[in-house]
Amino acid sequence: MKESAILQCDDVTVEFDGFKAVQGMNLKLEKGELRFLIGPNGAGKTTMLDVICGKVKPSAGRVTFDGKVDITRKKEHQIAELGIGRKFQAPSIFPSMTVAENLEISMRQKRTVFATLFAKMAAEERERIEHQLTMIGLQDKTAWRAGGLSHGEKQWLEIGMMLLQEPEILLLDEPVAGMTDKETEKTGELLHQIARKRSIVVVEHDMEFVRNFASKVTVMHEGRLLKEGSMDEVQRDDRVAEVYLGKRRDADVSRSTA
Ligand SMILES: Nc1ncnc2c1ncn2[C@@H]1O[C@H](COP(=O)(O)OP(=O)(O)OP(=O)(O)O)[C@@H](O)[C@H]1O
Repeated sequence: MKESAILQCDDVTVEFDGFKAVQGMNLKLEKGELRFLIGPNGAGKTTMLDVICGKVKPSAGRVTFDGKVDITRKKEHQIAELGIGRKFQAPSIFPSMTVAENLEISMRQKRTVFATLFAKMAAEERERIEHQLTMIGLQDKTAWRAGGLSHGEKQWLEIGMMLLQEPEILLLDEPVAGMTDKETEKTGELLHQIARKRSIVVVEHDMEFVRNFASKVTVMHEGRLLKEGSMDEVQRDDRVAEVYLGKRRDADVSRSTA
């Protein structure tokens, strides 16, 4: 039997002072899926992430989490508690604290009981942090001040912090922007590893990254769904090539359709 979608957006419309940034958008995400959301500037990608995490409320449509919970009108913190984590472009780590301390704080934030803040960490919690450190490749930098990490490492630390909150869905906005090629590659591998257990939506402009790591891609244009499918299918689509022509060089998927 097919499991129900972890996230379903039906006919979502978002208006800003009468301007429709998103118009009747549909998006269905299966459990354990790594989905890339692409499209030219202003297509409505970030607004869709804002809708899913509750930062922006749609004027029409519905967002359903895990097949049963209507999160369309829920508050941001309620949506976060249900298990939808959002990572913004700018890292929100504590730069003067160590890598390990950042992870500890994040794990404790999951708990609502403030009293546990100074409680001794149980062995199981230490294990989880160790596991997370290895997964994000920072096991040799636990005592480093987070502010001293490279740009890529900061992003991984933040992803690790999110994972300790055990989200069902991670929403990432251009995670590889500003990363070196090597860091980008490692991030792609990390996302695949995460998607074994969780679902991820990535808004991305780096088409080489998308080509290398995406299985299913959703293309938005002018607030609407333009095309959905494998990167090959998307690249072969004339309408997709058309909307990208003459837009951003790095996002020019039409290059490989020639
Ligand atoms: N708070 C807002 N108020 C008014 N207009 C907005 C607001 N947020 C976004 N928009 C507009 O909505 C449209 C979609 O924006 P959005 O940021 O979702 O696009 P995007 O696909 O993420 O673009 P980019 O790739 O450039 O980040 C744009 O025309 C943008 O100017």
